[in-house]
Amino acid sequence: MIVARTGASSDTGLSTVLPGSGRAEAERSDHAMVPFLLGSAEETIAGFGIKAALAPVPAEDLKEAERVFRAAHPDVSLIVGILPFDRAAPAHLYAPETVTTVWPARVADSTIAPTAGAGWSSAAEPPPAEYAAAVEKALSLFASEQHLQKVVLARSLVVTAPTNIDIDAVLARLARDRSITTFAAPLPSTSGASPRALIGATPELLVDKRGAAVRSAPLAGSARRHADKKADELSAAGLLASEKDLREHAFVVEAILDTLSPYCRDLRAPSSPSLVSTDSMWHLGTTVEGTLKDRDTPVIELAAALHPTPAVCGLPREAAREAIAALETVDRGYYAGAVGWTDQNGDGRWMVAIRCAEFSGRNARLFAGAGIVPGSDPWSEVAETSAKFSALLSALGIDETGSTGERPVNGNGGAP
Ligand SMILES: C=C(O[C@@H]1C=C(C(=O)O)C=C[C@H]1O)C(=O)O
Repeated sequence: MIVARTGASSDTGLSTVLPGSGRAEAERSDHAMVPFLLGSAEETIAGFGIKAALAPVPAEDLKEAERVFRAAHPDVSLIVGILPFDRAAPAHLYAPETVTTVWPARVADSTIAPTAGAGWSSAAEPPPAEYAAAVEKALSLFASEQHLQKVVLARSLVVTAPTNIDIDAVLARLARDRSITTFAAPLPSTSGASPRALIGATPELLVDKRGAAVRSAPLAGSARRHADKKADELSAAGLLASEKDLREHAFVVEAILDTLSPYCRDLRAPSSPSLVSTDSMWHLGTTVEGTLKDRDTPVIELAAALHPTPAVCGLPREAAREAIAALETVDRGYYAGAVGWTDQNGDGRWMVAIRCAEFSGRNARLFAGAGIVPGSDPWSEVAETSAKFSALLSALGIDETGSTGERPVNGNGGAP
């Protein structure tokens, strides 16, 4: 049986949102616990403290865990948190003590300086050549395991700063890109260790549900942006015409339609993807929209059903998950998970937790992945993952080698 864990008992939730009241909270210099944040040009939710946490259950039990929690906490409106990549691992969801719908003051300060200075170091884990070798192995799996169609392989970059990294400064710099959703999710702490948080700038909507309206906006298929306008346009045009990227993209849209259709009385998606851009990347994107048969379907049920999509895992899901477990050397943890919120009506928004890093004290582990399908080129995937690191790296004020100088990010990765 699922049992809700309880904490302090002050009132909380969207019903008690006090616009502007986040400022005093945010201006505390105490970062012992990073606030929850999910903020975009469209909507911001920031939560401070933990009033009470849901039972730490895997994705398939989240609907029931939310029901049990709400029965024990009828005063709670807003629940926030993060699901790890692994569906079988426990999610970290909780009701914050206070919630606001404004950017915390320091995060809203776009003039905030980068944290960089001398004395940073970086290490690619695995090194780029090992990642390329893992992509080769994935390509050979397509030949031997006929049913495997796509697998998303990730790599990581561990950066170490001379002093504790200023999380608010990183968030403020990430938020300068108005096309993405800036997020921060405190992670469960291990005793004695520094508090951990997943911080990032995701462009990808897993699911948004308001009343009976449901929407998902998967991305798959990527190309680096360029400062030079002509080169940037060529990069975008190449992506739109790439047979490999269109194939990679179609798997994701199909899986999302398949997952959502039992819940919907109508569901629609354009027949071909559009270009979606962030400051650093071009993507192929498709917006899937539908009307739920039952408007009371909780968004957490939809997020748990969709997660992880073939955009971050592969197809079929279980075979891709096994390939990831065999080929990746670093545990994804909450990277490629789902970060979001839900209210007492079951409405809410969940984003795919990508373009992010796990922060703890002086360290950050950045993650980036790329979809591999038959026809993928291993070193192009190394370059694509390098490009995907760049949003976080520029927010930190460093390049892939850990340098704070003007050196451009090396397309072949940053082994020190
Ligand atoms: C896995 C990541 O990104 C995902 C993979 C993409 C791709 O393979 O083209 C594109 C967008 C995301 O769905 C990542 O950024 O780490």
